[in-house]
Amino acid sequence: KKRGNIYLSGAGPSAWHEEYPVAKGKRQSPVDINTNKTKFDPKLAADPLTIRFSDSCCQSIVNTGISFQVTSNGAGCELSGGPLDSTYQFAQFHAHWGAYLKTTGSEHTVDGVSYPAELHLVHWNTKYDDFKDAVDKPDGLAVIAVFFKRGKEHPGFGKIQDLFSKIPAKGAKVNIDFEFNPGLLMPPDSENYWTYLGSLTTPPLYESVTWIVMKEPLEVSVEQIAILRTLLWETPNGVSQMYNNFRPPVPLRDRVIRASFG
Ligand SMILES: NS(=O)(=O)c1ccc(C(=O)NCc2cccc(O)c2)cc1
Ligand SMILES: [Zn+2]
Repeated sequence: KKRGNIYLSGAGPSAWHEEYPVAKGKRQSPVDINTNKTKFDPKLAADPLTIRFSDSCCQSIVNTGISFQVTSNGAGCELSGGPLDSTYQFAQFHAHWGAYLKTTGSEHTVDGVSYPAELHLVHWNTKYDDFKDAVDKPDGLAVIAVFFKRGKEHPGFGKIQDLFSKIPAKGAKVNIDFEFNPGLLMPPDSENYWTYLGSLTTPPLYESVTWIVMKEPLEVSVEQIAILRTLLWETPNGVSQMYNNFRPPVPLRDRVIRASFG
């Protein structure tokens, strides 16, 4: 059996704890954001999140076997302020999405409601030497999550999707030889966000992520949501379209999700 597909081999996410006991840990992700239980923190508004991206930081795109991943050298792309006590450098972005005609697909949910897809912009704490050193530290990573909703087309994201046909299989990688500023993928309003301490949402599920979940979704067209599923992955029954590459929400446990807005 192809064990390669972590979502489709065995019982999927509900079985991850067998190999990764931390899956049942105290600060796992994703979670449901119950907006009646979030807490406005004026400190987050007092020290605004500073998100800097550049035109020249995206170098290549790879099929990781569970998503696409646009990899960056981080040049000029840094995150600080808000909940963060140091500067984090941009490493990569990828996404998670659902199936045809389904509403599920995002990893985080808001009052129990899923979005059709969720983008993750991954940053690592520059107090550590590099990403690999930061990835398993409690303050090692900061990930910006942006929900996708169906609406008008997003030409910028379309430029990335135009490359999907060049990365048909796990491990396939092509250079990005045009300028692409990941800032294009931020929603119009990126001041309003929720933040909490969590984890990687795929094995090894390290509890190393400060999550910054944008309240406002980004609009992409219904066709663009469908194009996500033209990426391919290995399944126990052979190569097929990639979809449902999301972990469902896990218990919040003893955590409070803070809001940057009242
Ligand atoms: N979906 S997520 O944003 O939580 C996420 C971000 C990054 C990663 C990741 O980098 N995985 C590969 C990895 C894991 C451990 C050590 C490494 O050097 C790389 C996984 C999940
Ligand atoms: Zn992710």
